[in-house]
Amino acid sequence: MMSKKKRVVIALGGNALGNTLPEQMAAVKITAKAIVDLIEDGCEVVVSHGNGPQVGMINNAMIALTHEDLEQPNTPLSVCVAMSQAYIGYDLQNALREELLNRNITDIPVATMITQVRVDENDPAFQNPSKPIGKFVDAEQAKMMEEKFNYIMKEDAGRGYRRVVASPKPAEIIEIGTIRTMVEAGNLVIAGGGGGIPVTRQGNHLKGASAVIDKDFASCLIAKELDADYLIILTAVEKVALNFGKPDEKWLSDVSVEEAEQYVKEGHFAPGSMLPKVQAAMDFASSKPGRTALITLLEKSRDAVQGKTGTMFHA
Ligand SMILES: Nc1ncnc2c1ncn2[C@@H]1O[C@H](COP(=O)(O)OP(=O)(O)O)[C@@H](O)[C@H]1O
Ligand SMILES: NC(=O)OP(=O)(O)O
Repeated sequence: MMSKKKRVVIALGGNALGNTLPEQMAAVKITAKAIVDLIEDGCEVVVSHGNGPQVGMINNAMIALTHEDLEQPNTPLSVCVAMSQAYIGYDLQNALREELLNRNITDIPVATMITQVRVDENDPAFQNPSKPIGKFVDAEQAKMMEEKFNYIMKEDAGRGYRRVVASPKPAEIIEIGTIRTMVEAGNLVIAGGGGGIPVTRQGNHLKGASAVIDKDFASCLIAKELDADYLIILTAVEKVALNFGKPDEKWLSDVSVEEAEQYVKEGHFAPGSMLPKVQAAMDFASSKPGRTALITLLEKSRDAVQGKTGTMFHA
């Protein structure tokens, strides 16, 4: 008898996509191989991804356009997120399709779902921009961007300065019913890109919000709504560490939600980078018995599902 397929939601981090158009084109080919490895191992995969560098790039381009052509009104951040979903989805969709065909898998269509995510208009995050987007710049460039564009710039974990925007928590995946139907029909679905297009509900109307939702939180909500077995958050480290980057650094293989809570309190995970991943992993692992969250490197996702590496979070 065939065993039931494991349903896996993968959240792709920045290194799975690169920072520029050529980088992304090259990166998605490697990303597609890792995803199709999981499909070959019998997993049913749903892909979500970040958009920090891309939405920053798109937003800058749209601002430049407005400066050049005064009849072109400013492009809301929500529309920039929608553009990033389409641009990233296009590259990912093509790379996945090609990789499936290269392995003679012809019965899994790939589709990108433009996904809106409802946020609460009173979310305090609107008053406290915290989500880094766009490129890293030095202190001098950061000052210039604050003055010229009114951006809020923040130092990001020793890696330079980045613009920060509001990042409210995802409350509802608007297109979840369609995503579920597509997944259950056997499609490989890319959904919730860039954390989803942030919207608030005004009666029947969904109004775009000026924000970028954290893709780890949005992926967690998608994984819960789809009753996934695994949430796999792929990033630039093989495991999560205690005392990260310090002489007494300790890599974690297996943590309970209770232990992770303690480590969060002790401040082991950087806000804006590892903290949301750990919080999303804890949320998913504690949401229902049997759910497992993993944080690892893209290239290690197959090994991580087999329990050989990564940091595993369990109830
Ligand atoms: N405790 C920690 N353990 C491991 N990595 C950490 C930790 N704290 C911060 N980091 C950093 O967080 C990074 C992942 O965050 P980020 O680059 O923002 O993610 P994304 O892959 O989603 O773009 C890691 O590559 C690492 O440099
Ligand atoms: N939207 C989002 O979380 O993007 P990053 O993962 O690139 O930060």
